[in-house]
Amino acid sequence: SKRRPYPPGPWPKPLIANLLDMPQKSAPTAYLDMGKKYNSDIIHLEVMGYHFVILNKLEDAEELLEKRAKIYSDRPVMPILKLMGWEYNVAIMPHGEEWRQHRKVCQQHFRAAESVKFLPTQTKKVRELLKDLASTPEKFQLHSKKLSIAIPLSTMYGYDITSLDDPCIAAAEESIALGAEILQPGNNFINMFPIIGRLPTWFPGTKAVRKAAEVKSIFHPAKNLYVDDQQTEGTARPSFVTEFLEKKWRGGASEEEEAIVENIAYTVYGGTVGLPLLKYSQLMSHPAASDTTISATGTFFYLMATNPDVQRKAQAEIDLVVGSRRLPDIDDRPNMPFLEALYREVMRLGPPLPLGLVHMLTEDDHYKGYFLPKGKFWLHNLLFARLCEYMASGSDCSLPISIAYQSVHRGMNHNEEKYVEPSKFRPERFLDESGKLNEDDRVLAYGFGRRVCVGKHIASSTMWLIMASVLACFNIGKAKDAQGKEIEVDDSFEDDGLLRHRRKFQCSFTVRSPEAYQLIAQSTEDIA
Ligand code: HEM
Repeated sequence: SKRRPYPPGPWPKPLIANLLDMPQKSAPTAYLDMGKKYNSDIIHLEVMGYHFVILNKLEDAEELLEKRAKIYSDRPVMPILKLMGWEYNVAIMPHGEEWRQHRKVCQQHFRAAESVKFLPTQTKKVRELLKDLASTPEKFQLHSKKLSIAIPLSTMYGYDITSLDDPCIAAAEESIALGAEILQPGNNFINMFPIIGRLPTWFPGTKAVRKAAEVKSIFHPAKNLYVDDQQTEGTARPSFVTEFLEKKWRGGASEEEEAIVENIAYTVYGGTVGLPLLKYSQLMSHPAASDTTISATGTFFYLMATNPDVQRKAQAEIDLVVGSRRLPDIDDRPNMPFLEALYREVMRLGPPLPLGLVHMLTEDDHYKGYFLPKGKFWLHNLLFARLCEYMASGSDCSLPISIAYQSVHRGMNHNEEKYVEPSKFRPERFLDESGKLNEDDRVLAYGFGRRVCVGKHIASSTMWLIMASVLACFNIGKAKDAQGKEIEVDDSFEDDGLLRHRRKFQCSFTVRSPEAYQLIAQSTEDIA
């Protein structure tokens, strides 16, 4: 009690504390409403000794997650992940030396100046998307999924997929499905009793250990992915892994370095950064790879189909800068302020991870007169597991983690003092009166501080290329039914507590002109 007060929040009930106050769905909005109710931008909830600190305001996230990043950059640890071989994921590594080494290599390759080496591959894959959209426009969601998996596989391993039936995708999906099953609360007790992980696998009660080993064995073939073979045959395309292997053969590299490169490549390909942290049941419905890109592309398509005026304005800018004889490329980006504003607005309205990923505190802290407890995440108690099962029996189960959490979507991106009518889609809010971009250039969807998305430059150029290329070639509109009547676009979201994406919806993609047809047909020829 000496340490209190915690930030305000719902009054804890005996034994279960705030268990029933945890939002079951639309968490970002629910947390913002809680903020209004308790008249505070910082909210605190507690379940069985696990504390949640919700940050609804940018200023607080900047102070805590950035200025005090030294103690706010940890992630929760779950022993089961190690047995499954999922500890490779940079996004869930604890804030320590191992993470630092991985992050350093990520930054060397993914920072703005370096990540340009991936642009030819990104451009080629986006142009393949154009071909797919022209041939089967009604399958636009599948095409977007294929693109979002193809880019990381190609940039990381130099491996090209031709369809979603590719064995690599199947292997990753299988491991995620099996992993998600093990991670369901109640399906393993290793997080509560880590000693189980050390028992022989014939020992009763070690089923999850056996399954975890199965997951691990699926991962490895996928991890080393064809690169060695291709390299030997001299057919490998330039990529993050092949570049490293060449360096290794020329000058040698330590086993640690090799492991780091392997882990990073697989994190990027696995894409679902931090996937096991919050919610497990929905993972099976996601592809293994870049869910974030799939989510952002879905938001973009939806907003274009429902806002034809904005679409025409962006197309007018593209036509003016690029003309009709070539497709846009990344060098056009600085010359298109409206399209840049459109990108910022898409990411503001539809951040794929609206709550970001959890940041854990490594030391107790005080802020604005509140006590913020350091993190612990150890499912050590049977009663707690039962409560999780109880929560899972509803539609949702979020595992309580002692955290500092950011609520990007509602709280920060919908700040009414900063954004007039924040729920409206208005790219112009990022432009000044003369049509130039204003200074509001921070895309909060990429997170905060030391753990900010390390792939944000690649993600940003991929999104820009998708938006510019698709709008250059297609009009996106409402789909029509058999009677020629427009079908309303479903505007609902699926929000699994971690990732937010559009529910399946219908829209039409019509090639804009005969010139556009020709450009699409030739589009991949001029890229190596
Ligand atoms: C639209 C696409 C993307 C979005 C919205 C996104 C968003 C995020 C967010 C919110 C985080 C957590 C930040 C935090 O903890 O504060 C994150 C972490 C991360 N992202 Fe992304 N991401 C995207 C694409 C990518 C891509 C393409 C890559 C790789 C090239 C990537 C690699 C990573 C990694 C490795 C981390 C973990 C960083 C760490 O914990 O140190 N992301 N991302």
